[in-house]
Amino acid sequence: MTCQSPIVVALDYPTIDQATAMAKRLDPSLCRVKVGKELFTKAGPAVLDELHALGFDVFLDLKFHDIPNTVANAVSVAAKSGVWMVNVHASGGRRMMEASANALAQIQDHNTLLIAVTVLTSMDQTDLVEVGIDLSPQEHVMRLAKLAKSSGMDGVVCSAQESSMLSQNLGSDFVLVTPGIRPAGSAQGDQKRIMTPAQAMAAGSHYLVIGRPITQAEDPIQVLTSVNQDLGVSL
Ligand SMILES: O=C(O)c1cc(=O)[nH]c(=O)n1[C@@H]1O[C@H](COP(=O)(O)O)[C@@H](O)[C@H]1O
Repeated sequence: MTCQSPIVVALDYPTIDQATAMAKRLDPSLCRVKVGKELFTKAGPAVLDELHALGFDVFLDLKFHDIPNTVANAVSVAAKSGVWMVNVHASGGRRMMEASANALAQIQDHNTLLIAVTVLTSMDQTDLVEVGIDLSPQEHVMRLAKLAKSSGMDGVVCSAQESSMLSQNLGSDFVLVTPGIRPAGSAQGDQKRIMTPAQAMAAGSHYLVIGRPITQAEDPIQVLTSVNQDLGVSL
């Protein structure tokens, strides 16, 4: 069954047991899930198998950034493990992204989405200046997203604050995956460029990555259900 919800819950846990315990409190018809660096480094591919067995589409968020051959091979292995989405850093450049897209194209019947990270949602103008980029976050996101599209990516990870700009300039079918989502009243934490779920969808986001506001809630399924309801997702 295809999940109708745009929500992707970030399972940022240090062990497979904690991650699967949270997944069992969720519901694959109400959300997809994301496995990131902490969990994958500890648990390895077994966690993907467990989450697939529970019925979830899995976003493998390892943000690959290396030479083209290395990243293309890593993306290929990820797709063969059956993940729904995998990502690379757009700042790895055109040749890295093209090699990754070509590697995916060689896998028969794959339907893994290949997404490029633009500017992390934890970064603002000051952070960019420190790494030598004299553009606003919006300008740098635009530049990287155009590069990602012309390098064969299915979409980008960006802040929802950039979604309407990207949707207008790159077309509404270029997939926009937006973390830094904060339902009204939840803590901002280390995120800097944030939006509420409803604002993000109105701006043109396709998928909303939400971690702590759901996973650290007393009743995660209640928060998930209520965000879905606010967004008008038929449950
Ligand atoms: O690629 C990502 O998923 C990602 C990109 C980005 O720019 N910002 C960002 O927060 N993320 C991830 O999205 C999740 C956000 O989690 P919360 O801040 O707890 O909602 C974390 O797992 C991050 O690793």
